[in-house]
Amino acid sequence: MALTGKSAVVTGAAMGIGKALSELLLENGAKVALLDVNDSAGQSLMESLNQQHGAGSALFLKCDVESEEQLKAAFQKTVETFGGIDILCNNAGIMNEGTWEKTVSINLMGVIRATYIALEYMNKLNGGKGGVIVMTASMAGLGPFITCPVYTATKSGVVGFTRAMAGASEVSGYGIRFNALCPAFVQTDLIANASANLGPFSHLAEVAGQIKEKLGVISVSEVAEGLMELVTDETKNGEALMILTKGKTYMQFPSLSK
Ligand SMILES: NC(=O)C1=CN([C@@H]2O[C@H](COP(=O)(O)OP(=O)(O)OC[C@H]3O[C@@H](n4cnc5c(N)ncnc54)[C@H](O)[C@@H]3O)[C@@H](O)[C@H]2O)C=CC1
Ligand SMILES: CCCCCC(=O)/C=C/C=C\C/C=C\C/C=C\CCCC(=O)O
Repeated sequence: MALTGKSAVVTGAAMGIGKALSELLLENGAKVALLDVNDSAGQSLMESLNQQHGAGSALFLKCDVESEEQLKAAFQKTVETFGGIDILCNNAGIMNEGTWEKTVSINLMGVIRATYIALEYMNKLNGGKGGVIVMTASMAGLGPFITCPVYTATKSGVVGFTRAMAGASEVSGYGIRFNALCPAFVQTDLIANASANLGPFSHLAEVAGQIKEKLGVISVSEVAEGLMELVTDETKNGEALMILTKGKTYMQFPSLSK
């Protein structure tokens, strides 16, 4: 899929990985709706991206992925502004084992919520043009990250949802591919603030630090390169792309159908 003239929605776009995904989509010619709860960071990112890529190429919309109403309004505004949606990046996420219900609500329910709303516009069976939906999952979703059990559960759920939706889409003819990015540790605020957010597992902060030390930390731009691969390579559907300091690899899963 070539990105020139395509329209993308990125959740959690104001900072960290979402910001890097948005920047690379714009550099490759897409228009991007930046959805985030952080009004000031979102507004200033939109201004700087519009200066770099041309007025009207980025649109900031204040939107909490916990709110069905805000998501519906943001998708509607994106379609009115850009004429449709070709790409959705379900990226917004938190790690907080203390407020675990919120972690589930944002990381897993927020992904399902945004995906179902996007389908109303993207699904070829509803008159949409099809496209691609990419989730920012995590390596935690592929193996247990023992210091963050609820975070692990949400990311495992995201990987399962992605793969099942990929199959459902293929069999039903939605014309939409579904893939997941599974990075290990990435240099963002989420990691910088993590030790204070371990809740009942705060006694395992040192263990988390050791795992981080062993795996190393990658940059947001390495994750964005992974997104480009999953978006532009039309053979990729139902994939979980692991992104580690040693490089990128596709996860091999057992097949239920063969
Ligand atoms: N940083 C890391 O090591 C890794 C992060 N991830 C995942 O990457 C995604 C992005 O994380 P980071 O960039 O690291 O975090 P970050 O904390 O740097 O940025 C997250 C962005 O999401 C926004 N956000 C938070 N809650 C939101 C909500 N309810 N609705 C809309 N926007 C919301 C924040 O305002 C912020 O702009 C998350 O899903 C995270 O789980 C995955 C693997 C590794
Ligand atoms: C192996 C799974 C990698 C998962 C990365 C991810 O998706 C999110 C991680 C979230 C939090 C990390 C938890 C603790 C932070 C690490 C270290 C804290 C200790 C202090 C330090 O050494 O920096």
